Amino acid sequence: MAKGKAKSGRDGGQGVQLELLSPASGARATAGKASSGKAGASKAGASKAGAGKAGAGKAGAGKAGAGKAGAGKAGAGKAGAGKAGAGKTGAARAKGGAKAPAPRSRAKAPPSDEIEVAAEAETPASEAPAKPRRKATAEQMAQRQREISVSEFFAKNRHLLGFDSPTKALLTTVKEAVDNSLDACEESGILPDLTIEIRAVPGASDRFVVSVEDNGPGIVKAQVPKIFGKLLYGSKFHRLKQSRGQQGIGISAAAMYGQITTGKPVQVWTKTGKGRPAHRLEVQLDTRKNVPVVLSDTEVDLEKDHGTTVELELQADYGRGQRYLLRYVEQTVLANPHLALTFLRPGADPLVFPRASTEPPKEALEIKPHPHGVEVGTLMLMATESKYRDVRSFLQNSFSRVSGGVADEILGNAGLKRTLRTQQLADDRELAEKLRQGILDTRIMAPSTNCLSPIGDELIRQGLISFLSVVEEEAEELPQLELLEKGARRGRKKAPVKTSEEKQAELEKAAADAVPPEPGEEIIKGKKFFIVSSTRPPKVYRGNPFQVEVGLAYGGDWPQDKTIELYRFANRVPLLFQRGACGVTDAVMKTDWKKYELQQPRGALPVGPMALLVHIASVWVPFTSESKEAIAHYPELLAEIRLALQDCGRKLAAFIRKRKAAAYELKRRSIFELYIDELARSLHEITGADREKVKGDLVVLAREITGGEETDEILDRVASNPKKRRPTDEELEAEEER
Ligand SMILES: Nc1ncnc2c1ncn2[C@@H]1O[C@H](COP(=O)(O)OP(=O)(O)OP(=O)(O)O)[C@@H](O)[C@H]1O
Repeated sequence: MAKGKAKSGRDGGQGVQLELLSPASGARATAGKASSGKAGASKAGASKAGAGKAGAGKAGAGKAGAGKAGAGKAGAGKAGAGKAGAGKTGAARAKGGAKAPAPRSRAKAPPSDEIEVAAEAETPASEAPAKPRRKATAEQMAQRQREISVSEFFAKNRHLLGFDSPTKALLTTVKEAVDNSLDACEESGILPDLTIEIRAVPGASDRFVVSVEDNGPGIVKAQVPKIFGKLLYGSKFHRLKQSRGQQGIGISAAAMYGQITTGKPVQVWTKTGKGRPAHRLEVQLDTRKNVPVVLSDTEVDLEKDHGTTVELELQADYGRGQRYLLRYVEQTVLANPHLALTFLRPGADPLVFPRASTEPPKEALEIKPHPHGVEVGTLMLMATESKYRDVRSFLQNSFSRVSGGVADEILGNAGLKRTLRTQQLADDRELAEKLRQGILDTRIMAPSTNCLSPIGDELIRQGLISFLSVVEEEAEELPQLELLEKGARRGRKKAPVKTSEEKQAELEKAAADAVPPEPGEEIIKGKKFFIVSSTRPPKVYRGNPFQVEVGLAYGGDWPQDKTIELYRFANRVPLLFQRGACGVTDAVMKTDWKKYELQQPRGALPVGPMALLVHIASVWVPFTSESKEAIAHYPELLAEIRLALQDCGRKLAAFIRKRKAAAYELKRRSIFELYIDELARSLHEITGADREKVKGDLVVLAREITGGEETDEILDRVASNPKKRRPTDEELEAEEER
């Protein structure tokens, strides 16, 4: 869709943008003003310029006015030569502290954020303060108190939304747009066909254009400005249904980040059906008010019947961010086998992931809240908003799994009358408390699970196989995507000194490699992986249904001494950051993997050649922050994850033990066989017994005491698979000595 689109009006957008920037970005805007000469004019002028910039930080503003060293930094850094005068003056004042105007004289100036900071700057360090400093009065403070718009807040706290570095910003932007496209396609029953494109901006190494094109239902034109130019606006927040997005802040936050860092508006192409007009809009966000501003709206020709393309320019670090992007793309494909994806990257061949399954995911339906999850305040609010006059009908119609009989039981357990009015409940906290207790004392069926769409055992297995194929193809080491762990990873590359346990493990692997695949094993790119998965029945936390799935791949050529790879997913979205803060990681660490034949340092992830996939599907995933990178430590969730892990762990342990036992018996028989000739000869010499008979008897004995038929079976399979021959004794010995 992006092809052949008209691209105009960018300059206009930039002009308007300077007016629209939030205080945080105001630094850039006012810096421009300051360099046009305002700042150098006078102290007041300098202060003003500083204050204008200050949205980014009170300190920056105050310091600029007070002339502390920091002011020079803030002012000169942003404003350039024009501002240097102001900075210098300030600096001179700061040095000659005693000569500086007294705080009182400054107090005559209109109240500003500078009062406290200025007083501090002007008290010479050598003098003990004579009197307590003058503090701001309630009235002065009142003048400064004002509403903060949600966009102002998030412009300053962009890290809360996943925009804390240019590397992460790139990934977050792609992720938000892709999540939306997948959600929209799923909701309208379309098999998604997506193109992600990252383009370098000529002449600016730190700027990139991100474009995500989908074949979804499109967006009604009137909705485009609010979706892309207003934070906290969306279709998913108020409903209970599994979806990737849930907060209504993702794509508008990405657009805001792009606007703040480049001054460019987000561009959206959209078409809602065959024969309908397509539109291209340029949208900006007025961060002071959290309202959208449409810069242009043009009707355009689009070949396809329906879909949306979102394109925005942002400050980003593609060099560092590309491997995260790659990992995100691979894992998204893993968790969404119904997705066809093309990834166009700067300076590299396009990556094309065809659809692995034409089966769309099971449709997740919207449900009502479950009574067991409702809290008193919410109960009262729901009662206030209810159109049902009596509490019995209110319960039946506002909650899931409440029949007439269950409603009666709840009221009975609460000691309330069947005729109780909903309005009474809304007004009386005590009644609400009683009702809530009645709810908790009543056994109510678990919520319906048709609001969930798990990946499913078979698709997890399929997904892991195709994912491992991609991973095995990559020559590079597979790093766990955690920025903070970079150092640790580098360390891992150093040649480790092998312990005797590791040597034993290698020996077992060598023996096991000689054997054709066991049930549950898959050969991927010539390497054997044991793959197993487990799906837990749906459960509920705070009234929200959720379901946990775990998939595990063990083996291959992965090192024995490396921490396992942990892949976390929430509603089919890979979580790439904040692994340490995530409840999933905690659950994995608190599982006793030693029971399942893996090594595990105390309080850490297990060690071994294993990749672990944990997926949580829920109508409301409890993320630790708006950036949706880590899952909160809800005990119900953690318990379910552990149960799924234990289930997979048991299957893994059975596999490893069987493999170990077979390897051990093979080795024993081989050693025994090595001495049979010698033994038969000696026995013949000592007792005169027939040498060949003794040899035959010893072979039978060796067979009996080394696993009998089971070991024979393995040997037979080896014989029928000449490529995978059993290691010779010499090889085993040599291996052991190594
Ligand atoms: N490509 C798209 N096709 C159709 N609708 C879309 C598309 N992108 C966004 N939307 C609509 O815009 C809304 C806002 O999207 P946004 O990413 O801001 O929030 P969200 O997906 O609801 O939640 P979150 O903040 O958790 O990502 C969505 O709820 C959806 O209704």
